[in-house]
Amino acid sequence: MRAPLKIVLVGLPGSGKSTFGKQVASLLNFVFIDLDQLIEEGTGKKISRIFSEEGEGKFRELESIYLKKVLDGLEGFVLSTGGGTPCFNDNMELINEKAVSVYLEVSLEEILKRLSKDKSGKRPMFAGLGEGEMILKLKNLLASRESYYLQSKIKLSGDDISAELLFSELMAFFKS
Ligand SMILES: Nc1ncnc2c1ncn2[C@@H]1O[C@H](COP(=O)(O)OP(=O)(O)OP(=O)(O)O)[C@@H](O)[C@H]1O
Ligand SMILES: O=C(O)C1=C[C@@H](O)[C@@H](O)[C@H](O)C1
Ligand SMILES: [Mg+2]
Repeated sequence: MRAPLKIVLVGLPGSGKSTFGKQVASLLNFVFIDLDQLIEEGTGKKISRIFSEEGEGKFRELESIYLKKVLDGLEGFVLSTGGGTPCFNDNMELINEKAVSVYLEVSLEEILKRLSKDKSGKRPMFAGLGEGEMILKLKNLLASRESYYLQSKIKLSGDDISAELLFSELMAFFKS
């Protein structure tokens, strides 16, 4: 049996949800789930294709359906959400009802550095943008999304967030 814990990571694209999520899941011997990947596997379509062929509304519908499936599933997982997940439908309320939400608050300068280096091409939202446009896009995203991210039960801040920091915050959270 896995530990009775469901951990959900939220934050801006590039804040490190997937990288950090994999590390934490491996240390806790939890299952790691990436919501974007789950949607792609479940629908057989790339997210960029869902956006271009069916629109963002359809993607947000699918995102909520897959999120509910994960949250209602077995405990003992770390879920990395999409950057927009907490901000649509009642997703953030649902996450907080069923799991321990963790916001990765990383500076925009650090995110910019990471995204500029990341050549995976998996972020159509930033494709083709120069540095100035990218920082503006990140600022706008933060302005519209931060109020959702801040509803998280735990906030981890910094440009080098460690699993140890999460463990100590989890202990404090469960003691309180
Ligand atoms: N602590 C870190 N220090 C330096 N680079 C990092 C760190 N964490 C992640 N990265 C790098 O930053 C990039 C973005 O990380 P990652 O894909 O984990 O972010 P994400 O929040 O899952 O993004 P998305 O929301 O777009 O899926 C990757 O290239 C990753 O290798
Ligand atoms: O920030 C966003 O709105 C998105 C982030 C990605 O993870 C995907 O979920 C999708 O491309 C939308
Ligand atoms: Mg990711």
